[in-house]
Amino acid sequence: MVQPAQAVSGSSLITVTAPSGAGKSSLLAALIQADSSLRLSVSHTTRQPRPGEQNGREYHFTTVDDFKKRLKEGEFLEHAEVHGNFYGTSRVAVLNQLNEGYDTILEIDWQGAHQIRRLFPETVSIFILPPSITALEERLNKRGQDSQEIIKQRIAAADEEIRHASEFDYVIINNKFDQALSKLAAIVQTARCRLTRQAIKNRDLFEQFGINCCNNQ
Ligand SMILES: Nc1ncnc2c1ncn2[C@@H]1O[C@H](COP(=O)(O)OP(=O)(O)OP(=O)(O)O)[C@@H](O)[C@H]1O
Ligand SMILES: Nc1nc2c(ncn2[C@@H]2O[C@H](COP(=O)(O)O)[C@@H](O)[C@H]2O)c(=O)[nH]1
Repeated sequence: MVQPAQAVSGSSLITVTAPSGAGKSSLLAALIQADSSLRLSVSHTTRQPRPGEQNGREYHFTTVDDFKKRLKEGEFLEHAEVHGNFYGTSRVAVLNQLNEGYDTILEIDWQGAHQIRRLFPETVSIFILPPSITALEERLNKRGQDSQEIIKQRIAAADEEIRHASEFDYVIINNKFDQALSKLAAIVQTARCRLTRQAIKNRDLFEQFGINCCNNQ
């Protein structure tokens, strides 16, 4: 069986999933600010940028045609249609980050997390739950970056998304932000230790992804 991406470099691959508004971006921003060896992967999306979002920072914003072209060319490690938009993770960008020694977090939906788990079975997966659907709606309204129509669509999808929580390695309830952040940090730390122990050299994977760097783990 092909070993996980961390087998390439000794770096860990971690997925974080949550319904829209549960607070995953806020938690991950705080986590990454405190830890310079952690990196987030910047996905491609066909969604319109929200106020304040910058191309290349939150996402690589693109068109449906361009996304489909990239998909056809095999550019994505995983991809999914979520809330009527396409999202995908760049294979090269993630493998480069891992190869450079950064533990890498993919902030992706449950469908993408399934695909990553199939590709790299040792990936650690985390699901963030809101304390309630009411809290989710309040957070999306308070964030004030989406139309009422989009907020309704995302709340309607949350129920189905949450049904997948039990498929993940860890579930965190983001009620009190600081407590959720501490739990997330502890899980990420545990995941790194576990994955580092499991790290192996896998020359097939090196060849498959054209990676020419090799470390001594
Ligand atoms: N524990 C918390 N308590 C109260 N508000 C929170 C908490 N965590 C995050 N928030 C707020 O909830 C809103 C949604 O958070 P965030 O944007 O991080 O969610 P998200 O899961 O990344 O959503 P999306 O998938 O739509 O981008 C933000 O305004 C954020 O400040
Ligand atoms: N499968 C993937 N899902 C992704 C990716 N990037 C983001 N997402 C998920 O989409 C929804 C909506 O995100 P938003 O920024 O529009 O609120 C959310 O669940 C994200 O986690 C990706 O590359 N692949």
